[in-house]
Amino acid sequence: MPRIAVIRFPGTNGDLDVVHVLRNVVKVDTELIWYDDYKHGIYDAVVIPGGFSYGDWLRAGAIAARSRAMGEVVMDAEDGVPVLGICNGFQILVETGLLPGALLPNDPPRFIARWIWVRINDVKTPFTKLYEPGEVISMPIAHGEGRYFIDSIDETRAVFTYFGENPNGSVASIAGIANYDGNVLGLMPHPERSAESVLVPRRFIAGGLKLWLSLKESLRGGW
Ligand SMILES: NC(=O)CC[C@H](N)C(=O)O
Repeated sequence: MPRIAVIRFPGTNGDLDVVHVLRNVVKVDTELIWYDDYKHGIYDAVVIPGGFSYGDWLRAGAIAARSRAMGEVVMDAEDGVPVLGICNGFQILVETGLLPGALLPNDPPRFIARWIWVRINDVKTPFTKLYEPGEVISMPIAHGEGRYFIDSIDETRAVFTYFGENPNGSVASIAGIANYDGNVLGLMPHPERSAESVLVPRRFIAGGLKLWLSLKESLRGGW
């Protein structure tokens, strides 16, 4: 039976939402793990949820990225294990160097919390295989440091781009990226808060559900 690890750092706040979706919505065996207990080589996928690890001191994700736990996650990633970072988890993956670029304070410089639309540009990842190429979905965002920056967009796989408006000034409207192999993915929007229609405001759709279903299916084979 495949098992997914959800890692909790001091200040993580999206962990229980992710655990709920994995256990109760898509029904995968899921373990919530305190960061200092995390070991590589055990799990079939790893999720680093959103929040404010270490209070976003220095830069969001900078301190968590230097933990022993992230060294373990790097080893999993190098072994091809799917690794997903959501919001603060994306910031941690970028600070760790598993994903290229940087996440800067939003432009305009405010915390934004609302529903937005994103386009799926790349369905060759374990997290997007069930979407149609070019599909446009909605998810909520809630961040202060979500402006994706990279010198050249040729260096990145822009799996998700904001559609219709670019809420935080990201380069090329990038909302989420994958590594070259596709097994490491980070995104600013929250797929765990858009996986059940009961949580979705009128005019929007539960766009995150297929991400979790894709991940579940990828645990049993390729993508
Ligand atoms: N929801 C979150 O994960 C918040 C992300 C991050 N700490 C920020 O404000 O940018």
